[in-house]
Amino acid sequence: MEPVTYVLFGATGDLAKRKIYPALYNLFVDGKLPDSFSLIGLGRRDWSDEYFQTSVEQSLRNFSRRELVNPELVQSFISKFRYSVLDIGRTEDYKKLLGIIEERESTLGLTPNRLFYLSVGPEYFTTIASNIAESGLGSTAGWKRLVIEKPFGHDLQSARELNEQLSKSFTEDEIFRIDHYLGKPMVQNLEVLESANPIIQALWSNRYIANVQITASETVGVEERAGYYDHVGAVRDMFQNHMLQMLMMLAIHLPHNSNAQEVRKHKKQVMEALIPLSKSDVRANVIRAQYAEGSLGGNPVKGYRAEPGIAAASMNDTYIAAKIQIDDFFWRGVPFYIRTGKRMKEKSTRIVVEFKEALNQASSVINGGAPNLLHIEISPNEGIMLQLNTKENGELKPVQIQLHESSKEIPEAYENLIYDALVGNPTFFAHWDEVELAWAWVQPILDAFQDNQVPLHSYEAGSNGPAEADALLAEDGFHWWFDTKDESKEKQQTKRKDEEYAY
Ligand SMILES: NC(=O)C1=CN([C@@H]2O[C@H](COP(=O)(O)OP(=O)(O)OC[C@H]3O[C@@H](n4cnc5c(N)ncnc54)[C@H](OP(=O)(O)O)[C@@H]3O)[C@@H](O)[C@H]2O)C=CC1
Ligand SMILES: O=C1O[C@H](COP(=O)(O)O)[C@@H](O)[C@H](O)[C@H]1O
Repeated sequence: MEPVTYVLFGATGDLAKRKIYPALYNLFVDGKLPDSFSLIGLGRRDWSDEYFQTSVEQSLRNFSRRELVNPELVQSFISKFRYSVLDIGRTEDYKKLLGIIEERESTLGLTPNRLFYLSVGPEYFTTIASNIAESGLGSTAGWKRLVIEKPFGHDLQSARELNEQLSKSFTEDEIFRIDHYLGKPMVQNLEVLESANPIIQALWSNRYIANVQITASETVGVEERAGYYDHVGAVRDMFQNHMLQMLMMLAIHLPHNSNAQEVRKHKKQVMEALIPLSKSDVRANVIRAQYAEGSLGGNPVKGYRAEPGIAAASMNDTYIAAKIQIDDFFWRGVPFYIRTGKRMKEKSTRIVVEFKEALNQASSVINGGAPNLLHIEISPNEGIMLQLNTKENGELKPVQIQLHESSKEIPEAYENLIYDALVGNPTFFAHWDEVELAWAWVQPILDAFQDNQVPLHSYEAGSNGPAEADALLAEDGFHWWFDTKDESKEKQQTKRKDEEYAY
């Protein structure tokens, strides 16, 4: 692996502590960091190298998935870390930084490859990028890369402006936009699930698939992020990025052993084939909602508007469900139902592919059969299950066959992504084309929400979301699969669906 200097803006912040240092440590232990590796942490706080190293060690103790059993290993890891005070708006700090980096590169004999990782608020991205260019930090004889965190813009126009500004200092090939869902091992698996499995490939189209459901439900509420979240809502926080990325990853049809360019090309084609919603279509295809008070795990939970820092009359969405159609050869006529929400009954990110009924569907349903399902559990648990029908005591009975279970040692999304950024593999980073197309598709939804053209429904904290999201599927004769519900309701749902299939 090529030598690299990892220049970390926001080294004193929360993301660095909780995700970046533990991910780097795990890569180090797994032998996946270059032998010649140096990290320079940056922030306004007046920290020494020693204090910084101690704080990194502490973050490993608090957040690493590995126990720190070998003090020499930890020491060897943190010895690669240095700290420098830098105020993002002060140009002289970048000159000083250039001196420090050049000195480290020369002392360690490093090829001057520089990875600039912006773990800071998005309002700083353009200032940092232009200061990197102007100070000479970006004029290196080695390669340079810019890694940025979401959010990438607030709407289509601001995203375009941000991209235009960044592209004055970095080329598209040098920009690595993190969407941490793309780092989840199961999301990365979606790419090969279809292309490397002829059985699935044969079934992967509108001929056999009735609908696809993508869910990311969270039990957490707004937490301490009121200032951010009350301005973005579920539509910008999760839907525009993570949810649409999962849709792309599921819907692409790739040649076997595709490279990064092909993956990105096919993802873009999926986005181009999404049937656009006009502002007036939004009401019929999108459900927005906000959590009201309720209970989770037996404990009472506040409603969204009673959370600290949230406006008492906030119209912000904490839940969104949408019906999306892809107008291409493979998916024409297959509805994709996508939903995400906070303060739901359980933490689960999953995809369920529901297959069409067999030709003799009436008899299979009357005898107790159920649709075949491919259930991909993405996180926090991992698994792939296939639901088939078997016969028991003369009656059909759905059984779930476990095809893949989580291994204990799953690398964190950030480990996968940081490693890919270090080796320059862009496959699982969001290309600008995808980001722009995603904003363009979402923009009418933002406009309709803004103008209150879509009702803001309510759902009880600790529930599976608003009844209107169930109705969105029921209109097409479907229901959400694998929601944890009380049994009587689950039975009713199965009955209703069976009746529909039996005509
Ligand atoms: N935390 C998380 O789990 C996630 C965060 N993100 C994104 O990552 C980014 C960072 O988030 P997070 O770590 O939580 O934020 P924090 O507020 O915890 O940290 C912000 C960092 O930015 C630095 N900073 C702020 N202003 C300046 C300045 N003027 N000059 C130099 N440094 C500055 C701070 O350093 P100092 O105070 O020392 O100046 C600090 O290190 C954001 O874009 C966020 O949206 C994305 C996904 C998850
Ligand atoms: O990006 C974000 O993701 C988290 C959910 O991530 P997960 O890996 O735990 O599923 C979400 O809580 C947060 O609001 C959002 O900004």
